[in-house]
Amino acid sequence: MAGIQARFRREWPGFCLDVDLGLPGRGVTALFGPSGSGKTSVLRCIAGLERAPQGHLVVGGDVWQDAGRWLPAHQRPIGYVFQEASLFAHLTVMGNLRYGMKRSQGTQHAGFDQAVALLGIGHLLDRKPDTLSGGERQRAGIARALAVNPRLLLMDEPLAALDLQRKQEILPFLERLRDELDIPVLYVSHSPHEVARLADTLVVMDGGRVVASGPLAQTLARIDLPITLGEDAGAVLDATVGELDHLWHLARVDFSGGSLWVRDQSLPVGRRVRVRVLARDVSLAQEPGSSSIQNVLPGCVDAVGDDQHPGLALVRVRVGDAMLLARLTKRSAASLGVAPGRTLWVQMKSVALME
Ligand SMILES: Nc1ncnc2c1ncn2[C@@H]1O[C@H](COP(=O)(O)OP(=O)(O)OP(=O)(O)O)[C@@H](O)[C@H]1O
Repeated sequence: MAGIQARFRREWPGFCLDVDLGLPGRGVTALFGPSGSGKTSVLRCIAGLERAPQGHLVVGGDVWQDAGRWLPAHQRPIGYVFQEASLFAHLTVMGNLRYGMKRSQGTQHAGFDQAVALLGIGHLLDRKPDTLSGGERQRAGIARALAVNPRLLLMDEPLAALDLQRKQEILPFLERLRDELDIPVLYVSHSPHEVARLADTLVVMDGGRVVASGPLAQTLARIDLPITLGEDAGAVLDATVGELDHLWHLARVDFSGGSLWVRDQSLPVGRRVRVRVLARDVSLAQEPGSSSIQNVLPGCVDAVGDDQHPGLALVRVRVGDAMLLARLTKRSAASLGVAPGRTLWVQMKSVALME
């Protein structure tokens, strides 16, 4: 499907939303940024719940808004998922899904079946919402949004109301949506972990504007952003499970820059995974050394930037085709001669497998 072109400018007292986005037609695009940066407002403009004068919105080649056209919200083929599923209490899960489908006046059996399968709720269809856990309710809510066969799925912090365990339960279902749906998903989140795990594309917002936008790994590796991710700054690598060490409960994952050992999570050899390496867990050295750190790879400094504290630097290092970030004190950066082009050893104290 062709992508999304969205241009909106809308002023409220004390706040101006001014965005111009070109987004892919598939996969998860995360809208990330501090509270009040305008993420929900972008979703509302796309849904037609907010009207930005002179806005422009094209989804999959169809014009939903421009100078001469305004498609009302109820005619936009979207699914919208909020923090709380807000299912009708008097209807079963099946009844809730059918209600949404009736309202969209279509014959979408394929949408219904796919939604039920993707969210794994076949066994819950006869249950009433008050008999479901928070995570099951949210899965039913997402299935209801998908059952109408939308062209676009909007999700506004869908995990924010769930506790950590429920979040962990539901994340694999969201990964399935990302990998199997043919429509784009716009996903608002405050959580760097969720973004790193789920997103293909990242849009960073601040003060009503887009400050960065692009493929996830590339955008996370930017060191020039006015708002950095602070303690959560780090890189994401695409890798494949290459070997399991049953004795030590470790798994070797391979990426373009080499191999890393991570805690085994019972994933089979050959499985594609994402690996997250936080900048605070990466250090640089002239020699590979003899420390307890197992993951040490040669890299080449690509760029050096300021971090949030004047004593700290954020260093981007190329390892194979991948970019890693390292947080160092400026003093140690100076003593190592850290500068673009310098080759050094990249030591990773902790590496997290995200699937
Ligand atoms: N209808 C409205 N009337 C007045 N101000 C509004 C309206 N809608 C949005 N705003 C303003 O837009 C700003 C951005 O709000 P928005 O909900 O889009 O931010 P957000 O990034 O989604 O925040 P959060 O992460 O806290 O949900 C708010 O601070 C608010 O002042």
